[in-house]
Amino acid sequence: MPEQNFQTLGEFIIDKQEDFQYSTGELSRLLSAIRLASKVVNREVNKAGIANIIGQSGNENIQGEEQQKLDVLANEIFIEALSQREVVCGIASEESDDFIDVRCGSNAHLSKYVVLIDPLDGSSNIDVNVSVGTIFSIYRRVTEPGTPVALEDFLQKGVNQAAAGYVVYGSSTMIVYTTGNGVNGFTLDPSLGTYYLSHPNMKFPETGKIYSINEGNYIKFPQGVKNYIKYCQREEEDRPYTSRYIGSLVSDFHRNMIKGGIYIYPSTSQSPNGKLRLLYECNPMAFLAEQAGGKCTDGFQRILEIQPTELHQRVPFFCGSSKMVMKAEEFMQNAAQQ
Ligand SMILES: O=P(O)(O)OC[C@H]1O[C@](O)(COP(=O)(O)O)[C@@H](O)[C@@H]1O
Ligand SMILES: [Mg+2]
Ligand SMILES: [Mg+2]
Repeated sequence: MPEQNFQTLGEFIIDKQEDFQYSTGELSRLLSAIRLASKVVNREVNKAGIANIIGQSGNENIQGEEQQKLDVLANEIFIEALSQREVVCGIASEESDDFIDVRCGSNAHLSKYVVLIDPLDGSSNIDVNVSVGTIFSIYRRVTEPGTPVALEDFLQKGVNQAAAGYVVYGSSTMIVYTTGNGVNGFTLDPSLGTYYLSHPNMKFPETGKIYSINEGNYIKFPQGVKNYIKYCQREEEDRPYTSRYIGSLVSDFHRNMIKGGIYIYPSTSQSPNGKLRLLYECNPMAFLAEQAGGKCTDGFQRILEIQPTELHQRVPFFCGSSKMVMKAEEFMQNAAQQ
């Protein structure tokens, strides 16, 4: 047992049920299913090198990306854990072309929740033993319980999220999530297979000295982003900032939330909407960021206010310490007025 008396994730989930007046325990069971699936994926990630789950699967996902074997495996593990427990009526995944209408016996549709997942985030880092993650976003359905789940249940604005979070499979494995009452982080004790509350009430520092962006794409960036990068690198006031880019959104976000910083995946001349997926990556991270006092926009508009129109749409993403995101927006707006 840990020396200090840390609360377990299971205890925390039950305790927090009281936050919701008419709680039925459904969200708690759903979060517990995610907790279980994360442990299974964690086991696979930890032994990836010796378990023949390194490398490409040979298939391409609907985003046109080569699917890694671990993308496919993590997707299967989460879909199975959620479907078998009748805690959701629908699942949408970055790795699945269409949403899944969950039918387990006859009760499936009675659930009021749909889940959207990025089962394995940071896929390009799997084979090189650099930290990767899982991202999840939970909504109450808008269609009638008992009827088949529909596209509109998934195409909801981020402000409607009931809960969101991520798992980071790094030097330690953590789950970080919010149900709209702040952000809490839990560390897995692998010897017991139990998550403990290690990071209560996480807060984004208002500002920081870290900027995270793939500068290899510099020439393709909008002028506003180029100007902001130059601003970060100038020797003035508390600058230059430090450049840190892991290439796993979850890990870059996690570091910036603890130390203060900004992560940017902007549009480029080739992809006018950038790379990151609104439903599986940007909305859940934006909900967490705002719940932790940070800020998240597409350079102009609040991410959580964007009305989704497609399951796999992408948006430019500026996320992190509020003052740094506001400064980056200033550069975007100034450049847009030129
Ligand atoms: O290699 P790039 O173009 O900088 O992209 C890295 C970004 O793409 C992602 O890997 C996209 O996520 P997936 O791995 O889930 O597709 C982010 O985690 C990361 O921040
Ligand atoms: Mg991702
Ligand atoms: Mg992914």
